[in-house]
Amino acid sequence: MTKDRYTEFTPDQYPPFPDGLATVELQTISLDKLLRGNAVEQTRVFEACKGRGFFYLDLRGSDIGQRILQGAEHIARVGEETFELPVEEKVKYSQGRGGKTLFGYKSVGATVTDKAGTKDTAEFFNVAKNDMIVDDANMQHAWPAPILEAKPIFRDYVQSAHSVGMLLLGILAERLGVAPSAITSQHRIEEPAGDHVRITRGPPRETEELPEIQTPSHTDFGTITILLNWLGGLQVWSESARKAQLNDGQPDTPGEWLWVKPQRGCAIINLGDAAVKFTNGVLCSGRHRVIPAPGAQGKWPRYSIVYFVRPEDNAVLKQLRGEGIPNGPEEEGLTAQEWIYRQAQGLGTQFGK
Ligand SMILES: O=C(O)CCC(=O)C(=O)O
Ligand SMILES: [Fe+2]
Repeated sequence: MTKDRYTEFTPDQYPPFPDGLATVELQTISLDKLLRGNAVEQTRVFEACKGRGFFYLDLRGSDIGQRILQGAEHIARVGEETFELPVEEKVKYSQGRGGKTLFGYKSVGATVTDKAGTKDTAEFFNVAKNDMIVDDANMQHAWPAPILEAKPIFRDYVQSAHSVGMLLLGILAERLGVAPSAITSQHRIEEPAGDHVRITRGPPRETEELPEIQTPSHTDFGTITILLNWLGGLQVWSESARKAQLNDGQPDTPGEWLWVKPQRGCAIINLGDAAVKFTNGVLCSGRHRVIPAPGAQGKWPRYSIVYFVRPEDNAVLKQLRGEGIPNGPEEEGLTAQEWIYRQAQGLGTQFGK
């Protein structure tokens, strides 16, 4: 059931990102060079991850990069079909079915964005990695028809995005004096984990001045995130997330929100809190949020496709030991499943909505 005409996800029609806005300068790193083992490019990954924890990954020039670029557009079109379903149908797949998971549908307003209780304006479909890579009979959750029909596309996307995640984590591990297997053995693709493909849809901008919050200020919970977006709207906090804790839904250090300009052909990579935990704070998870796209871009609904690489559910979250990681005290550690659930609750996710 693919549509003849897509009216929401139409990247060929989007106007350019406007000039004159305060944008963040991020490094652009070539996936192709990383795949060829280029040491200069590897160093740039390490530096970007110790700094802001965000960089552009140029996907052009490699087969796997091409699969991600095309796959993300395909999945965004699947998203358009899925979000068009009546809300009564969508809520059948709400987050929180089957216990402490974030998989499924998040309706508009299910998250509060500040202490006053202002609700978010974005819808998500969080499509579980594990369900997309097993036979239908072994899936743990039900999925709406457009997603089920596109399962081979999701499977390919999950495999490609996960392998890019492993490539990047392997590079970081080596630079930290840790065996890459110490990280990859906690992110095996076939093991149950919170990994998912998130399809997001934010409504067009309502007013020029006060931005509605599509996704409130947060750091990602997992290890590494591979994000594809086509319209502006993503913003990062100008000051390092190391200091900026949340206070009434806003970072507590002085600074400003800087726009992240989407770059065609590139993914945006950012680290999550599990990467900070594994490295006892050497790597940084950058604080970010999403508001409607600026200027004329704001007339379009905003789609993004996010792949979250997360530790396996049963992995115990503790710092890794290696030359480049300061030794903290021995810790008991929570399982990744419990840890992610607590982080999500702390951010105002109301399960079952
Ligand atoms: O939509 C985007 O550009 C970013 C989304 C995001 O930060 C998230 O879903 O965690
Ligand atoms: Fe995020």
